[in-house]
Amino acid sequence: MVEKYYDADADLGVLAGKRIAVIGYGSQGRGQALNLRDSGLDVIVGVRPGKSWEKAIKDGIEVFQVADAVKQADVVQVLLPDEDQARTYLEAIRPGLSAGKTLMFSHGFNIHYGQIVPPPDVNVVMVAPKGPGHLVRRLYEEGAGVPALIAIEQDASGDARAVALAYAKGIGATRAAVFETSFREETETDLFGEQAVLCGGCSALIKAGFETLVANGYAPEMAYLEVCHELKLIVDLIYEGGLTTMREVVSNTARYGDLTRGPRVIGPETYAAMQEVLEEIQDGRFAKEWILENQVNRPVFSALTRADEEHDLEVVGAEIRALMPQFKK
Ligand SMILES: NC(=O)C1=CN([C@@H]2O[C@H](COP(=O)(O)OP(=O)(O)OC[C@H]3O[C@@H](n4cnc5c(N)ncnc54)[C@H](OP(=O)(O)O)[C@@H]3O)[C@@H](O)[C@H]2O)C=CC1
Ligand SMILES: CC[C@](O)(C(C)=O)C(=O)O
Ligand SMILES: [Mg+2]
Ligand SMILES: [Mg+2]
Repeated sequence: MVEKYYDADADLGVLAGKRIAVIGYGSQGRGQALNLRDSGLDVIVGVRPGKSWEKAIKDGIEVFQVADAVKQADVVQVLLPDEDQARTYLEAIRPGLSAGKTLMFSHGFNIHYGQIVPPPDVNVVMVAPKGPGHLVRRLYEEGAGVPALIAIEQDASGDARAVALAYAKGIGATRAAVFETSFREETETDLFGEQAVLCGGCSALIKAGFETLVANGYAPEMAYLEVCHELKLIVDLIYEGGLTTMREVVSNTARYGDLTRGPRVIGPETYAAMQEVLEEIQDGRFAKEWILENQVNRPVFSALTRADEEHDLEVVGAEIRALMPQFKK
């Protein structure tokens, strides 16, 4: 059974008198830094001058260049994009690390695939929220928390787990639950989840449903409302009580269609594709492809992103959301 931790298992006092540098102030950086500050911890941000730098100042957080933040910190949480971490680590993080400091990540990509190799005398840990950064912040403000994973890769100081748990408490994760894993397991399951189900699988399923309805002469607006807008409402039910709760709430007609047609849509071919996607993650092929893609300025990433941004689903979706007051910013 996986080890689980809650508020009572974590002591914020472990971080008393310690300075935390959150490197990067994007989705996770902002959410985590603000929660740590509101939990009474000493937190600074390390980032380059630009949009994020200005945002941190506006939020009232002290900001430094990455190297300067690392030098003065006891705990360094690396929340840069995965593809930028190795270069910034060599240039600005590695020089400021010394014995007993804690190097932290929210995703294991660079450690697991050997892009960052820390010195043996620092702690290397992970505190990885299982949710987007803006929810890490929003749920904390509501008195709740996003669950997180912790992992200990190197325990140089002997208290690496206590440091990781205190940090997890600081961002509000122990209010929900914190599960212990390894860098390998987090990296492989996270990549698989986002590729096969959460982002990749879900986007492909929505596009396939939308395109099928439109190709058969139905109005794009009807197709969007059915396969995209309503999806959130159904996923909320699954989030709250699993497939069982969702099936209790939808009509019996929907439930019968779900049970008999769903497995025809996601059949043996999808299982085989998922297995292939997982194996590419496990043997490093996906990591190599993504690292090389970045070295040539991301041509595939840019072309595919543009094509999907121009897809009718996105055009119609934007028009429909503009008609509903709840989507007005
Ligand atoms: N997004 C999420 O919700 C989740 C992310 N993670 C992990 O968290 C980590 C951070 O991801 P995410 O929050 O999405 O990242 P974002 O892209 O949202 O933010 C990255 C931040 O790093 C800054 N940055 C980028 N390059 C540099 C550089 N060379 N020097 C200094 N600062 C730089 C950016 O600033 P600027 O404005 O200057 O570009 C920005 O503040 C990743 O490891 C990711 O896998 C884990 C769980 C969920
Ligand atoms: C699902 C995408 C994610 O893994 C996340 C928000 O957890 C990410 O890398 O952003
Ligand atoms: Mg994830
Ligand atoms: Mg991820």
